[in-house]
Amino acid sequence: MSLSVRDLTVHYGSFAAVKDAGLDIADGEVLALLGPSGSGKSTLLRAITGLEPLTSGIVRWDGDDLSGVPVHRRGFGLVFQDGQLFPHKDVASNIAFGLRMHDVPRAEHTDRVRALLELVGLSGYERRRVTELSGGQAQRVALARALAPEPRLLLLDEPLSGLDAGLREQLAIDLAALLRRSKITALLVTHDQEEAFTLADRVAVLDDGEIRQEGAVRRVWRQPVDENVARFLGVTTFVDGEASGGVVRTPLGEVSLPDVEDGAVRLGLRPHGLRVASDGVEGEVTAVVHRREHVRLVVAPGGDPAGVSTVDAVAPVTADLRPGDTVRLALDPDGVALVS
Ligand SMILES: Nc1ncnc2c1ncn2[C@@H]1O[C@H](COP(=O)(O)OP(=O)(O)OP(=O)(O)O)[C@@H](O)[C@H]1O
Repeated sequence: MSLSVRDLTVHYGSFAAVKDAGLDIADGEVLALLGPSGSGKSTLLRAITGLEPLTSGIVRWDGDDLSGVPVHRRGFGLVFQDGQLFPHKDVASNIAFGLRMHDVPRAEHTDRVRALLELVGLSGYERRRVTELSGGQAQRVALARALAPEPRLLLLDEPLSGLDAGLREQLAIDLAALLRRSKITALLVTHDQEEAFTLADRVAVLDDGEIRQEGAVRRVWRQPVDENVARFLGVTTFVDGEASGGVVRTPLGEVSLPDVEDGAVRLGLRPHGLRVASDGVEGEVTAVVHRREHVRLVVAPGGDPAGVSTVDAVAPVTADLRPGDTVRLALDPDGVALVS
């Protein structure tokens, strides 16, 4: 039970929106397609579903070529950003639509709808009109409808992006638990790294129609293949260093990275890769922004040690810092990536 995509190219006129994409999704695995707006994520997902004609390439399920198989015969479940529920039907009828489309006997509908509503955390909502649901509830119903016929692959295109930030974070956690619990194979499109990392086992990073990197979430996060991927994954400062015995020495201080090989390395620092500390490189605070979990700083290190005039850093929310203050910064391995 696996999806395999090879050399997939999609043109809109003469413009190539997806170029030679290849990916595999194994049984029970969740893969996220991650990339900036316009990078080709939705086009690739739509091409896999059969909604977008391929210019070239092949999509296979369990080795079978799907090119002659229409969308509704592929056994895939789809969830889009705005759910696309039927506004004149209640919750149960929306979910049962998925069952009717796949010839599930009517006598089984009530029990299946009840079980699906329980799965998405909406027990008892059968008779609720969909126009009376919150955005998060509507997306849960859309998910239940897509899951109703037990699809062999679930495809989710920015399923949470219409929701406000707090709800989105919670729903991402719930959805991750649901996908794991039901062991469903899924492909998720998102431009949000946190969402991708919460939900997926593996990620494929797209840029300009090409898959730049593909791999386990942790590996892609810790070892982006190049500076563009690193920047997209939140790296704001690059610094060269020398590794020896699992410790990397850089002009911005040293950091312990146990699996790094000895020799020259290039590090990518996310803002929390540099923290205000009692010891470390000295610099002057030039900007302060309060965030929920920390204070984000821009700091001008004295003497331009890394060949950069300013670096991003973080301080605890309790820190009372202002532009003009002097701070010391230490490297934190949690915010450090190894750029190949
Ligand atoms: N129907 C279409 N006709 C022509 N060009 C299109 C069409 N659909 C998408 N494109 C173009 O193809 C490129 C990829 O679009 P796509 O929607 O796949 O990107 P995306 O990564 O999903 O973006 P977003 O995150 O903004 O949804 C973009 O440059 C877009 O303008």
